[in-house]
Amino acid sequence: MRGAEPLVHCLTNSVVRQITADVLLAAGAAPAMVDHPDEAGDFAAVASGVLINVGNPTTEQIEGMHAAIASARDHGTPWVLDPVAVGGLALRTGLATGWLDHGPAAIRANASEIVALAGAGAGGRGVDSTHDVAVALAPALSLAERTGGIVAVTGPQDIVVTNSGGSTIATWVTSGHPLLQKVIGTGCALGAVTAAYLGAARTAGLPDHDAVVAAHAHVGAAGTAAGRVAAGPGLFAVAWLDALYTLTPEEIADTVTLLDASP
Ligand SMILES: Nc1ncnc2c1ncn2[C@@H]1O[C@H](COP(=O)(O)OP(=O)(O)O)[C@@H](O)[C@H]1O
Ligand SMILES: Cc1ncsc1CCOP(=O)(O)O
Ligand SMILES: [Mg+2]
Repeated sequence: MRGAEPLVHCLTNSVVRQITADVLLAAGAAPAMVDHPDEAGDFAAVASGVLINVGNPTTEQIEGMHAAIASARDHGTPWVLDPVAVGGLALRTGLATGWLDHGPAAIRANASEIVALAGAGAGGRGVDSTHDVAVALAPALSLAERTGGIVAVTGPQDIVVTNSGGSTIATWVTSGHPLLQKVIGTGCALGAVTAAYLGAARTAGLPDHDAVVAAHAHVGAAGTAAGRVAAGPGLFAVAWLDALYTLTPEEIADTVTLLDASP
């Protein structure tokens, strides 16, 4: 990923733009926020990956999202859906549900968002999950089957699933630190890192599933490393960024536990 330095087009919420750009840079990617409807399609055509995050949408940004998704499909750019707080709010729930038929390469969300997006229950509490990750496994498999893309559910442990073309893969990723929940935008930034890894993997001819696992491992391992040196959210955020930048692939592999739970 660092070698490819993928260009990541982010249409994301107003709360997390700064941390998303910082995280992409630290992880080895190049961020660009391009929301305007008259520009978003052109940019998605040349980007390595696109992030669509519905965390705080404006009317104009939604038009940009439609344009970016259409262009990403036309140009084969992998795009990632982050259905922030879907379930509790009708506008974003309708948007995200409609986009399931537009070929997201990956969906990245917490357990409550996956449950709600799959129509298997209500959402969480605001932007936070109130469901266990394991509860979201069946909804994630159903979303993966419907979209043909990868679905990743985050929490104390993450699960990444593929369920298309007769192939079902489920990978548990154990890493991270509870302080990741005390810094805003860690999940949103992970969605952008997922788009970055997908872009890099497509260039290298590597599987999308492995790209999504690698994104979660990189972000999670950096969280584990930051938790070793930080007592609270402020220093943790800084240490997490530094670890995203400094961790080697070997250190990430040594920090993260992967478990193949494919049926
Ligand atoms: N209790 C926890 N322990 C360790 N890592 C966690 C914990 N909760 C969340 N994470 C990690 O924090 C990151 C953001 O996930 P999450 O908080 O579930 O997303 P969101 O912000 O979208 O709700 C992920 O890398 C996830 O693995
Ligand atoms: C607080 C908040 N409100 C709308 S979007 C957002 C950020 C959510 O960030 P994350 O899902 O990464 O915790
Ligand atoms: Mg969060």
